[in-house]
Amino acid sequence: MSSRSRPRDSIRLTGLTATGHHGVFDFEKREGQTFRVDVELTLDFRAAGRSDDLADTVSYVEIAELVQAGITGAPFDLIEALAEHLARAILRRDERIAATEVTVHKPQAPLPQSFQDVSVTARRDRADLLADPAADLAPDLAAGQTSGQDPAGASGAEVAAVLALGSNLGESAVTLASAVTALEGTQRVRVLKQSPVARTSPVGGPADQPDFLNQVIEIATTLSPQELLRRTQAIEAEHHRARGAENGEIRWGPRTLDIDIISYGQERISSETLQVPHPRAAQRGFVLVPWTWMDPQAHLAGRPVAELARDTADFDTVQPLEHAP
Ligand SMILES: Nc1ncnc2c1ncn2[C@@H]1O[C@H](COP(=O)(O)OP(=O)(O)OP(=O)(O)O)[C@@H](O)[C@H]1O
Ligand SMILES: Nc1nc2c(c(=O)[nH]1)N=C(CO)CN2
Repeated sequence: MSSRSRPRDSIRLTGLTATGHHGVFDFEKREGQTFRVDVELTLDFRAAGRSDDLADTVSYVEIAELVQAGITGAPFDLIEALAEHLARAILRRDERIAATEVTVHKPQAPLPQSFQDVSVTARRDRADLLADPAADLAPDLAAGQTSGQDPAGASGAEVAAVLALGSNLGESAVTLASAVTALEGTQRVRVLKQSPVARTSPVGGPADQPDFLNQVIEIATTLSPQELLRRTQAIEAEHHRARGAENGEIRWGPRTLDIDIISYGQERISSETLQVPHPRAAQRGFVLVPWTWMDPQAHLAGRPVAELARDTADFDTVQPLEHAP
């Protein structure tokens, strides 16, 4: 019967607004502007209608988070590409979503004429996902700038990744805990281990900045490296991380939240937006010491992390938070 085979219900989320850096021009990437997204999900929510149970439908909260992460994440040149990315990410999020319509509005597009809005709409269903899997790649991966494959994206298998978190502005302990909670709440991410929080002296950047709190976590994820970077950058943005000199960011200066991808399985990635293993991790006591607390046997690019940690210049400054003066 057609009512069984063709979902006819919909969930609509309209007017989700955030600042993104998408655009063809350099100044658009640098300065950012407002993007607004409307989403319609086509699905069958008869079960939820009867049970009144969230587990029987798709939570619009998750869809909103995903859209926000897409808007604030790594920039695309075209709003078509952002719409495509969002539509595919939505379909991948939950297989009960049969189809989706995503409209991306760019009301501040750089046009000399007076105008109200410019928008594009992507209408995608599950058949589109299967037909063109390469389109799932994020901007720089699609451009073929990585040295490696996209292992999770390709096989769906979980990959273990190590993330390093740092904060020295605001309520840093609360921020780190909140960032870990955000990762725990991320679909396709499982937080496996957390190091104790360390107090560390700043390495690089202005000499007069406050001490950092640092933490290392291990996750298992089926997100691709670029998807993981988008998610970690969205979490940074949610915690008011300023990006870019025009927003007052100083290289290696004070920040509310920094999340670095230290390793992603055994992958070696060298793209414009992502280098893995993180190129400076092996010299950073503030990363390696908490990592050894969490996992004394850990290795980074074939070398024991405990050994690397002892050779770092900031080794002695790294103290467990509860024992710090
Ligand atoms: N492994 C990685 N993890 C996180 N960001 C990365 C990584 N490799 C490259 N990047 C890129 O680095 C850019 C700058 O990141 P960020 O501002 O966090 O650097 P930083 O923390 O100031 O310095 P550092 O990279 O030395 O820790 C990001 O926009 C991101 O695209
Ligand atoms: N102690 C410490 N120093 C830093 C840190 C950090 O997290 N902790 N992050 C930096 C850039 O990401 C630069 N310097």
